[in-house]
Amino acid sequence: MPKLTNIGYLATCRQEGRQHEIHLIEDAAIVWKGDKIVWVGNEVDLPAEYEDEKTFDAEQAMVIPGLVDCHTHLAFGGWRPDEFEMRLKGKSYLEIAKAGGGILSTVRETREATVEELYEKASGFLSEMVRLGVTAVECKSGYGLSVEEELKILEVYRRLSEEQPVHMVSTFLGAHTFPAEYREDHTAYVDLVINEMIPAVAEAGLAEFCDVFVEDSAFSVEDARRILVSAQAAGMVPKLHADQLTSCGGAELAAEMEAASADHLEKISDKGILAMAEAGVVGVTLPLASLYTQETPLDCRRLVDAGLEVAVATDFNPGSAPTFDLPLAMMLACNQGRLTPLEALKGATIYAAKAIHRQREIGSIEPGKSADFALIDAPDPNFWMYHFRPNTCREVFLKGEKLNMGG
Ligand SMILES: N=CN[C@@H](CCC(=O)O)C(=O)O
Ligand SMILES: [Zn+2]
Repeated sequence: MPKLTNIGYLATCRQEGRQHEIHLIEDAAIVWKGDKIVWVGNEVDLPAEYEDEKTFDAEQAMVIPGLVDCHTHLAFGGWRPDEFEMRLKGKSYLEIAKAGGGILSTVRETREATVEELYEKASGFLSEMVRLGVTAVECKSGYGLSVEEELKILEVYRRLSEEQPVHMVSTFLGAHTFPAEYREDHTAYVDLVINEMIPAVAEAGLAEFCDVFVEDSAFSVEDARRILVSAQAAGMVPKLHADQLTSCGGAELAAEMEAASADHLEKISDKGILAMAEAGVVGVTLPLASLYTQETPLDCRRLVDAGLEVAVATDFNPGSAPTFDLPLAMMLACNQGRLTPLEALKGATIYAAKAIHRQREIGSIEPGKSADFALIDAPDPNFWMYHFRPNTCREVFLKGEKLNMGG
């Protein structure tokens, strides 16, 4: 049974309490067996039975649970650096999308990519994410927008989850936008999602969640309700991209559908906040997306003060958030979203795990959980976020194995 000792600051991030309560243990040790944690506490209390076991020395590092990125669009063809420059010159995200760019441009390149190409590219991202301390990733489809192409992306995720160590959760996002071939007939596309895509995804067991982009320029609340009701009937759990560009009832729908999470929320109304708080829906903030689209960031304080659990994620995608740096998203959630560093940490661990229904397995350091932790070169979360550096992660343990961080 290996153990990690000489931990200066251990943020266990257990679920209990409010967002800032990370359940700190100083001078701590962790013991695990196989891939599961068996003991956590003050090193002075370490039971004698564990004393002679193999020891890893944390050298006084801060230890946190492996970070959970609960919102990414991990597999895609191409990139869109031209749009980045266009936005900086004054074109909006929506104007670019209306002119055939945006999501549809990535759909064209993703359709052209082979499964092998998508697999290699996404696998490369995962290896780099792990080096930042990320040990679990949610991955959405949504750049295929036909039965065959959506299945292709979800198959890539299935292979990745079988062949590499990061915990992965897949989400079907066929309702990301309307593909060019259905530009004139949106109802027919919604019917295709309901009658063909959802049954095919469910039958192949390729996704646990179903997400819809609810927006004036994408799917209406009525479309989203129809899609999510049939996804639920097929065994998938609802999620939503909600209130990103306009306040259009997405948060209220998330509450009505008892979604696992509603994500973005930059334009959420007070009514939406109340509804989500009452229904216990996790709010996911995606500060990299508002940064890269030059939109006003979500004021997370409004949500936390109303009693919502706020998770922090990257939204990694080639358009609105072309970086997978979760600690950077956490720092922005502090500086722009007004979370404190302790709140951002709970948001990127146990609350993020809850947003993907994995709070029983990952997201905190306690007995029974997966032995996933990151050693951070900072004395505490506040200093980590304050003196922000490109990568402060010294070591990562994933499913009990120490990862090779070299190269
Ligand atoms: N808002 C919709 N979907 C993505 C953007 C995807 C893209 O631009 O390719 C998001 O979450 O930001
Ligand atoms: Zn997204």
